[in-house]
Amino acid sequence: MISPVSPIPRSAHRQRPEATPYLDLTRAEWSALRDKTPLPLTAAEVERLRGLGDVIDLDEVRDIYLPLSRLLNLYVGATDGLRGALNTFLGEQGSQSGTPFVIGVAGSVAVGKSTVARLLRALLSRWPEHPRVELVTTDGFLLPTKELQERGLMSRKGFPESYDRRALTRFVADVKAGKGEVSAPVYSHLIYDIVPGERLTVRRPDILIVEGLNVLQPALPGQDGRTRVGLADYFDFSVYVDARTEDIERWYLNRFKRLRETAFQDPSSYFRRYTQVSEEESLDYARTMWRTVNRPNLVENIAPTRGRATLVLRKGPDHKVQRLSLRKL
Ligand SMILES: Nc1ncnc2c1ncn2[C@@H]1O[C@H](COP(=O)(O)OP(=O)(O)O)[C@@H](O)[C@H]1O
Ligand SMILES: CC(C)(COP(=O)(O)O)[C@@H](O)C(=O)NCCC(=O)O
Repeated sequence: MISPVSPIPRSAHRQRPEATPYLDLTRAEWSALRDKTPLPLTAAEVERLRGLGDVIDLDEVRDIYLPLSRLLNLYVGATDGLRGALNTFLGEQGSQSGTPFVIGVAGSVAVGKSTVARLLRALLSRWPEHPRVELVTTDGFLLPTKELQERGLMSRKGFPESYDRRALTRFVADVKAGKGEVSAPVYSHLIYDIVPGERLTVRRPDILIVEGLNVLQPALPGQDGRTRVGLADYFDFSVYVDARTEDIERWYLNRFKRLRETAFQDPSSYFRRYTQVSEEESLDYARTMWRTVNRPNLVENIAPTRGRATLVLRKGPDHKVQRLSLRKL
């Protein structure tokens, strides 16, 4: 006998959680997905990849970054399969070979994006299917200081308008199109400017990692009002490195303190003046930079792009990843 279907009470409809394209995982649930992926790095290698102030050890690599390396290896294989299907369909006409897999790494200033990007580069290059992994940071596409000054953008450094976004998108489009050699300008934290005449050349990698504050920004509309193809449209996978704003501020200030004792001591450092004043005075400057530049940029421009990432890594106050959200739909 078929039992009568009891209607769902109206209140239950209201309580149903909002549909989300993400699967939320705890650290333990995620780390169990590593399967048999071997750990290819030594503690010394991890130490070399670690950014100033970042806390990362072999446990973190094993629990967080090995499962990610395994997932990305599966994605690269599946994307190659899709490319094969497209080439079969297109035949001679438009088939494309040597298309690299492109990964975007986004997040605030001082959240530790560069450590994540360097670790991914090291781990992904150990897979025999894709040994050639290149890493490009978007700071190379910041407008040179002279131009930022002319446009009144010196206090907007890191905001979307402080970059040559067309050149950045063109760079990634060219690498993705399989061009033999594509080059990018190079930024130096030491001189706080683009290095005149220096270029970083990328030669047909298997994987390209693009790391920067604004990599998930949507494209600007063209002059005719039509949407252009944006940088993120070239990504096959993207990671957003997330943490509480208060924790990131603390990491930023601690890093500034440590840079004051190290990199800023260099006579050619743009920040050398902060070694000549008291620590408290120099920290006042760093606090102002955080409050007037980096925090507003995080709140207005960077954090709103989190929902476009394929994977969100949520760090705790100690830099260790506590929770992850993976796009499943
Ligand atoms: N003023 C500076 N002088 C030297 N190195 C710096 C300076 N500011 C940032 N860095 C280094 O540049 C890298 C990128 O920093 P940032 O853009 O804040 O991204 P993240 O901390 O997310 O990696 C980090 O490795 C950081 O230690
Ligand atoms: C160079 C940066 C804009 C980050 O560049 P990215 O590679 O993320 O595009 C940033 O690290 C920076 O220097 N911001 C300016 C404000 C400050 O000095 O803290």
